[in-house]
Amino acid sequence: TRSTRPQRMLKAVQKKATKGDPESVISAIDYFCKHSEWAMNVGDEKGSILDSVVTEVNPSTVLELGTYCGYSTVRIARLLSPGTKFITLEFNPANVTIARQIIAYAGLQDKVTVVEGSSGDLIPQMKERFGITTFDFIFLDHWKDRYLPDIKLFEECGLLRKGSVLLADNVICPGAPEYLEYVRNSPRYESRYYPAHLEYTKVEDGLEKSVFLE
Ligand SMILES: O=C(c1ccccc1)c1ccc(O)c(O)c1[N+](=O)[O-]
Ligand SMILES: [Mg+2]
Repeated sequence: TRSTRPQRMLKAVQKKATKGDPESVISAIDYFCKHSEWAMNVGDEKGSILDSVVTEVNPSTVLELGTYCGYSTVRIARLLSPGTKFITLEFNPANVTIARQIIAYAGLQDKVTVVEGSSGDLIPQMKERFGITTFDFIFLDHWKDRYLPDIKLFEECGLLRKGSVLLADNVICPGAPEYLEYVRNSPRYESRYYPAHLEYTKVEDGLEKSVFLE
């Protein structure tokens, strides 16, 4: 039967990238998406903004919502200090299988834990299952209608501390209007928009960075 796009992306990584070299894995995926098949990775333009925010925050605890094939997981993991606790959540089991192989190909399997399940179910389990008190950095890149309920869940579960940074992908395209309205109008967050484009296209998109104030 026909292969899936994530399977073809993994093949492209295994063919083009160097085992243990995260930069070559990132480049191989970007090449595949620019020249073969578009895929919903954060991409190189928004990925560079992600890199700069991760570097600035230098987090000790990281959560990613929406692993997909592991592209942003590799981007983040390659920048983290030793001993950082990094968890990424993915709903689709087929994506989990591909992501774990791409992350391992980059040599970053010891830096991150890929957990299968829905964010709504798993966020309340972070403390008990993974020994997390609060997250220093959260990257939101899963279903766009989950951004708002999940940020409220972070607050309810006491997973944010003064200075926690949330970075949300796709706030323009496909868009997360309710989330934007919330973080931009809530007195509990300081929000800033980073304009860019939908990965591998000229369509307007961007990242919203929100700092939790208390
Ligand atoms: O929702 C889509 C989508 C919708 C329709 C068709 C393809 C993708 C999407 C598009 C770009 C993204 O960066 C992204 O993270 C997503 N996503 O699914 O989380
Ligand atoms: Mg995205």
